Amino acid sequence: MSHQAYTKPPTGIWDIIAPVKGRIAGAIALSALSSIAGIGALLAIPPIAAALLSESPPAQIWQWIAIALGMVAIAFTARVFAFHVSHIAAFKLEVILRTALTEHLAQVPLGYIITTGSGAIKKIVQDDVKSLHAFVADSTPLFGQAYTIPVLSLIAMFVADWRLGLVTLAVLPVGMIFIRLALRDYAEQRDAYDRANEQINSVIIEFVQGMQVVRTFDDGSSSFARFQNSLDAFTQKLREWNEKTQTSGRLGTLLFEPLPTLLVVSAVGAWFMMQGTLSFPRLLVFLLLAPRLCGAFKPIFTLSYFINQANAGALRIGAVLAEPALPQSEHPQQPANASIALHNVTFAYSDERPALQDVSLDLPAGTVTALVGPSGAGKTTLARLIPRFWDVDNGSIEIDGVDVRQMSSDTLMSWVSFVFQDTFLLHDTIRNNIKLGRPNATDEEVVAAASSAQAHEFILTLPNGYDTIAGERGTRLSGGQRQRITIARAILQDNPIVVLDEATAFADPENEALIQKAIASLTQGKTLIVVAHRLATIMSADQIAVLDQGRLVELGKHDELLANGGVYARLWLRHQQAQNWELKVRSQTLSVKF
Ligand SMILES: Nc1ncnc2c1ncn2[C@@H]1O[C@H](COP(=O)(O)OP(=O)(O)OP(=O)(O)O)[C@@H](O)[C@H]1O
Repeated sequence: MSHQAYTKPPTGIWDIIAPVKGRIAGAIALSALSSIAGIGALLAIPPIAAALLSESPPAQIWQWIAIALGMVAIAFTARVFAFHVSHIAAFKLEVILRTALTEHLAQVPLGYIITTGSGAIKKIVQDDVKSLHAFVADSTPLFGQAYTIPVLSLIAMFVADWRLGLVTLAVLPVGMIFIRLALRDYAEQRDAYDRANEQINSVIIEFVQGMQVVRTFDDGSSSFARFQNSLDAFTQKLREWNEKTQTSGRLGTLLFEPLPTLLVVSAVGAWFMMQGTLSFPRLLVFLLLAPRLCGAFKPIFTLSYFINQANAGALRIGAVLAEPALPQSEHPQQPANASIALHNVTFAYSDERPALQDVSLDLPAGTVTALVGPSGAGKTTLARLIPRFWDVDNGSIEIDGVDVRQMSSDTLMSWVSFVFQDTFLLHDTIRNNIKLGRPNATDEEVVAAASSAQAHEFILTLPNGYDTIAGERGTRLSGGQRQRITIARAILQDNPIVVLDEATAFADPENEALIQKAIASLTQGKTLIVVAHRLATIMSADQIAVLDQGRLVELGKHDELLANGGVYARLWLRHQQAQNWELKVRSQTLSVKF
């Protein structure tokens, strides 16, 4: 937790809005004042009516009219200010939350961001913050009126005529009972509804994402049927819930409409008047206040909905802020050369089996080390531990004898570049995306880096060249093009160590050749550690580290390892069979074509 707005991670909605609680209290107070003045204005009407009905209206009538008008003005002004203050509080909170989140996300291990997923994080930073903004801006003033109006109205009614007060009060519990009935096992029903909803969402995502694969096997009808089934289940759940609650729910809400209360109050009030025990101005108090009283209960129900929604967002934001930051050294050190050493490195993602176990490996400066091994062996994990995506659980990783944990983040980032398969481009110009590697680079340097990365030519064909916004409609870049831009970024960075995750699949051989060329210029003279999938990289590597189930099982050059006849030799054989198979398929495709 870094941001001073919170001394500890917030654990719910009231915690999270604490930095703006003064303003929120102000908005609630202003809204309560507005409600009080509104009721005051209504209470000035019966004496005015009484004066008008009398034979000779007294001069005081003007006083009452002035009081009513004054109250209306106060009510209106206070209400406008209440929302003004709550909107300012909402904007302040939004800034505080976004700053706290981005500052904190810059300090948590990069691995946390990868594991959580940038989509989920974006949803928290954008949507959850927005829902809290909406809650503070639009809902907090309602608290002021939700409690003031019912209490004041009932007091005024009981003062005017306690019998009619009791009658009015009697209508409300009946409404409450119906609403309670409607909301019985609400939590359970809501859970079932949410589950059905989630099921639909995941099926839709699967349906859309898997479309390409699914359509290869059928026309999409079987996966559409899965979507249809989830939709049916969802509709069924909704129908059941609705049937169970609709009668009592409707009766309940009806009783909170002004009309039923007004009807009861008018009937009983008229009877009291005929008996001579109630005056018309006093009845008027009821006729004016009853609709306000009923209307005031509605926000209480909607407020609980908004609170639940905002609370869910607040919990997610709190969870991000509670994620421990990557520890920083108090006395950061600088390495002098780009040699890397792993000493007995053990690392586990969770309490399960470690992804890496007791791995020791030396990577002399300026050499190429290829990481190979079966799927899940720990290659990517090892590559990501060097730029500190996570910290090792045991052992250490050193650059020129300096533990990476003893280097400042800036120093580490100026020593290690990484190019991974899931390339990331900002919603910004291509130029700025490349410049991310070195923000003060000149345009010539950007072009030179793009040229070495084999990206210059295709960038010039884009609508605005280097000023084209990446990812904008009409400028969709292919996977290979995106990767070449991230390679240009790394070339510009010109760091002595490059960690590279080779792409497993290329869309076309031309792209593959270009990317290989780009990588060759990036890695020249550097210490390169590469999660290798290509024959060329593996064969020419200075050393090949073979991982299996998180352990380093073999280490050596290509020929030595082949001669050993171990894991590497088996992998190599399978690799070659796959290559031959690929060649066969390609030539068959060709023969079909011709
Ligand atoms: N973010 C993560 N959270 C939890 N477990 C993970 C995570 N990433 C990888 N793992 C697990 O750690 C182990 C090693 O995975 P890793 O991705 O390093 O293997 P790999 O050799 O690179 O595999 P591949 O060649 O398939 O990419 C696997 O058991 C994997 O399931």
